[in-house]
Amino acid sequence: MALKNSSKTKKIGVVGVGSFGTAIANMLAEKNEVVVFARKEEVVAEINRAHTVAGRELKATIRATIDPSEVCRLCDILFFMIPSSGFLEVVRNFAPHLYPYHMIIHGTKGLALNLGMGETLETVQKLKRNQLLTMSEVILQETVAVRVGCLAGPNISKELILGHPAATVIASKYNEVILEGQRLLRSERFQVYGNSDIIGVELSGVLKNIIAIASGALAGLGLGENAKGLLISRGMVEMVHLSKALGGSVQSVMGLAGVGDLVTTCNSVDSRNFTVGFRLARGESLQQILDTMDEVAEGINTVRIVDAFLKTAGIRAPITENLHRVLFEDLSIAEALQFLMKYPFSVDVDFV
Ligand SMILES: NC(=O)C1=CN([C@@H]2O[C@H](COP(=O)(O)OP(=O)(O)OC[C@H]3O[C@@H](n4cnc5c(N)ncnc54)[C@H](OP(=O)(O)O)[C@@H]3O)[C@@H](O)[C@H]2O)C=CC1
Ligand SMILES: O=C(CO)COP(=O)(O)O
Repeated sequence: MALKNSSKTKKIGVVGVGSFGTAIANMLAEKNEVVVFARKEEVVAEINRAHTVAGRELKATIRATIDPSEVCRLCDILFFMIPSSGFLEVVRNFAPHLYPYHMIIHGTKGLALNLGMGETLETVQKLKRNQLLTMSEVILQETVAVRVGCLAGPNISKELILGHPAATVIASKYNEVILEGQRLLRSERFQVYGNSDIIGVELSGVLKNIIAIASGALAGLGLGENAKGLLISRGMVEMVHLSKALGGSVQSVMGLAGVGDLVTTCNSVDSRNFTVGFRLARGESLQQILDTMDEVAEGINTVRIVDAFLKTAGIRAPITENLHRVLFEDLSIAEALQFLMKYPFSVDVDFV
């Protein structure tokens, strides 16, 4: 049944109702009428009938649809909450229905490839900057939307759903996107900061996942808090250099979406990326972990993409490079750790 736009005020669209999409849809629904998009008929039916999705509750006022054109007609502002692996497909499904007046804010902490026909990461092996895309770049490349933003910060879905205090960053080149994001999401429990460096904020959320996998591995080995402090501080330095090489600012990495999310994700057993590292350290193979995880851990694919970028970037990122060898070659975590402990870092902070 088609949804009616009965009120004069437009609804807010949320595209994707996984863990994070559900949490954000519920927060938006505190102050706004919300329509969510899901790709499966049975998920749409469950939301409209029982107000649940995969065991998670959605506010009763939230309506679901499988039709991108309906979402775009009912809503001027869309929140895309889709993992990077499905992002391009979803954006292409929405593209014919989008107009320049639409605002799109995404929450995806992953990267996409921008390769020629028939090329894959395996065939290309080395990536230049223009061969990888942040999600805002995907949106700008594939649609007529102009006012694009991202949402990133320490936002573990489970904690948001419990209503624990938290904050996020909305980043966009357009101040109106930041202001709209703040107006829609800000509450007594949720603070929303603005940042005009959208690439830096996106990259912060993407790159911290690499360090979170490594942090999970340290925890899995039972190596304690000194080692974690070492990893987080060196991880932050690595994030700064990578972000700069990819077009982000140092300031963004120092903020909530960078250091804030880095600390949270490196310490949370509810983080999928942390969990991947933990399980690896406890002896499971990457394949075993992937076969038994039903949610996305973006950091795995990010390590592949960033490692390929490092081959052309002229910078070293030893944590990422060693994690790549652990995940995709046959380096053990103990060997990677030994290598990193001997690595000739000499300057503590070399980017200010
Ligand atoms: N969970 C968290 O705490 C946070 C997550 N993020 C980021 O948000 C993004 C989404 O994460 P999260 O919600 O946790 O992921 P989940 O794995 O929980 O959910 C992903 C959602 O995207 C949908 N989806 C995937 N591919 C497609 C596609 N091709 N077409 C249509 N729908 C698709 C899935 O639908 P279906 O069920 O049909 O497969 C599902 O609803 C990630 O990039 C993550 O890093 C950011 C902050 C916090
Ligand atoms: O980014 C997140 C919290 O800010 C979620 O982390 P995970 O994807 O590792 O669960």
